Amino acid sequence: MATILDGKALSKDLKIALADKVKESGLSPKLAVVFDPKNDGSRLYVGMKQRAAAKVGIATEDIAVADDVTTEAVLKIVADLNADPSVTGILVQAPLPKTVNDQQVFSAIAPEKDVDGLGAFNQGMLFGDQPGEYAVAATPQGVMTLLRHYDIDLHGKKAVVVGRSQLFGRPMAALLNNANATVTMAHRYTPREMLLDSLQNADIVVVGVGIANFITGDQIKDGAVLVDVGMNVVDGKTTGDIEFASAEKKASFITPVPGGVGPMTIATLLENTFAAALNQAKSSKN
Ligand SMILES: Nc1nc2c(c(=O)[nH]1)N[C@@H](CN(C=O)c1ccc(C(=O)N[C@@H](CCC(=O)O)C(=O)O)cc1)CN2
Repeated sequence: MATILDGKALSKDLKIALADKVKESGLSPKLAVVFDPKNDGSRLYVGMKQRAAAKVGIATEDIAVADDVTTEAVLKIVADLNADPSVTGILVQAPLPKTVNDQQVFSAIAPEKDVDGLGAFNQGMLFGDQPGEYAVAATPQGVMTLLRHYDIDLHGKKAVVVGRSQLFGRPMAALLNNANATVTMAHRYTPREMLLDSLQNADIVVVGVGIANFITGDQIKDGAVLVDVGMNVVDGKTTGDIEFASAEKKASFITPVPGGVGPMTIATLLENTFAAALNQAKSSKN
């Protein structure tokens, strides 16, 4: 039976430690959240982020956009937030309405306020494995923190990342690569046989495709580490992309859904937000 990678418990501890750090710093971090209020998921996740932020001492301001908003209008909102010294972090909750080019908006956020690390500058730092302080997307960074907490060795291991989104797959593969794993990426155009072949040999599998039970226990190697980034609702129940019942019998470690990667995403965003406020305070002193 696999050990559960308990993101819920770890995120709770991280948030308690963060609340102390925020208090000790004497800073007043403020996170501006731009989102589409007509998107049910965005409303839910923004609400979760705001409540968690309040608990650790981070103020939030939410900016709801209309469903026919243009990219130019959102770029103007971001430019105003960049120029506002009271705002130390900016988060653009994806997806924005279809009328908006999300990536163009992410890249317009000032790199030092880009707490989700989704802009071109911060992504470039990650993909170049550059030293220094920069934000990395909260979901893959949260996965790395979880793996580190359970002492899971990545060096020289074979990792498969299923999914190639900006929010998850691409930065996840870069982080694993930077940690000296050998990384294979699979996506919707990867032939099924090729994916199954990669899974059979993988020490670590990280999946985020949004298809319930996409990966089952019989497809993975004995003792593999399984990380489920999927979030699906089946018969009113939240479930991941991995068929938990069959997979936990073969894996050495596995994340549950809910209670695995999701809470780590929120805790990591808050950590990134505090780090951004701290860095801005330090550079304003210099
Ligand atoms: N700008 C961003 N947009 C989006 C991101 C992101 O990191 N940055 N991620 C996703 C969704 N997301 C955060 O925004 C997120 C998803 C899920 C959870 C979570 O804690 N889920 C719970 C279960 C909740 C439920 O039962 O419905 C869990 O896994 O335990 C947190 C954050 C999209 N957009």
